[in-house]
Amino acid sequence: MAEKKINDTFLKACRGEKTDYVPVWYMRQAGRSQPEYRAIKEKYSLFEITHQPELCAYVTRLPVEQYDVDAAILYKDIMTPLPAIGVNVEIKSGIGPVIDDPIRSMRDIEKLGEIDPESDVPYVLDTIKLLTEEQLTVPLIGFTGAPFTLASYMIEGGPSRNYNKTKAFMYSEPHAWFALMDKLAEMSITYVKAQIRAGAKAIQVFDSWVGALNVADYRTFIKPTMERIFSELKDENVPLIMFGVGASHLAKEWHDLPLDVVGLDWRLPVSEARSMGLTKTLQGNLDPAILLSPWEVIEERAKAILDQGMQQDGYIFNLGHGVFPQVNPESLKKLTSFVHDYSKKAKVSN
Ligand SMILES: Cc1c2[nH]c(c1CCC(=O)O)Cc1[nH]c(c(CCC(=O)O)c1C)Cc1[nH]c(c(CCC(=O)O)c1C)Cc1[nH]c(c(C)c1CCC(=O)O)C2
Repeated sequence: MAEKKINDTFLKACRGEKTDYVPVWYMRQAGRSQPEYRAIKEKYSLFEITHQPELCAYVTRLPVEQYDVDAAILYKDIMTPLPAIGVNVEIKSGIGPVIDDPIRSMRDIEKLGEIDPESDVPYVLDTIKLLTEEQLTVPLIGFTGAPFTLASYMIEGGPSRNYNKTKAFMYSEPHAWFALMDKLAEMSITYVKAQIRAGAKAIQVFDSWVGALNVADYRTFIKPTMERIFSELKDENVPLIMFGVGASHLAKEWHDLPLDVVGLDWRLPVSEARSMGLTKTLQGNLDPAILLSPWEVIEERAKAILDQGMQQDGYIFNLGHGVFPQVNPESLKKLTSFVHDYSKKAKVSN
């Protein structure tokens, strides 16, 4: 089926091209802050929603229709592909992803299999097709968790504060660590390529927790794997976005990788990232907590970020991390419209 014509402002900004206004989307825009979604969630779990393409496409589309954002992000979790390689993950309410038989040794890593997206996660691909062939008028962002962040759940057995077990494994069994990084890189590459074949127009790699490592360890234990992932995905010709939390010290490392967009959390101002020599497209970075403030505060902070971001082409407005469940959807709607209007006026007067 012929694809619908889409608004490509977001894709242009990813590629560093001139745009009429600053494009915007929000991490975790689809889901918990939306009343329509919460009503669905009373009946179905994350797992059940993602297994029903019509329903999953509806949840993915909701924020696009309600907030007028410039990109959609597929509703699913970074854990979604893991059962395909033999990881028994359960999303526990109020806790997050939990794995009962965590990775302890090389033997556990050798047991991990490979993903065949067409047979293991057909529902993800069907949802992407439905959205991109029939429904969306903006690009769909596909995504994967990065090896460190996925490994942290697989080794800790669940969410962690300090990643002690993960680090202990990495430092004491480097051979096994790299074998695990390779398996997860392989999985991510195959999974992302299938998402692109199905219609995803950009890819975000979430290395949410890698900021727990220092720069030297990132270079030794993580960067070679990330080089491989981005190099292999580069040929797919869709923009590649990197994101992590508390990782300002790694922003330059990410910028070295063959990717298009560096995502910033709220700790590193956009102007400072530019002064550090980050010339690629930047995405971010309103502190998601600001969204719980009165509109005047939100507007003032958004304006300050836009003034920095608009200093050059290649800027995408976003939050510094995901939308909190308590956020009023009205604030997101107003914010989108503010980002669009303010940047349109500024671009015209330039
Ligand atoms: C920490 C956690 C994870 N997974 C989960 C948690 C528990 C806490 C939480 O609800 O936030 C469980 C989870 N993840 C998701 C749900 C569905 C309900 C909901 O929307 O909150 C649930 C229950 C959607 C999701 N989970 C994710 C997305 C996609 C990203 C996006 O929409 O921007 C969605 C819809 C991605 C995800 N998922 C996870 C990480 C580290 C990331 C990367 C982004 C980040 O750093 O927050 C692991």
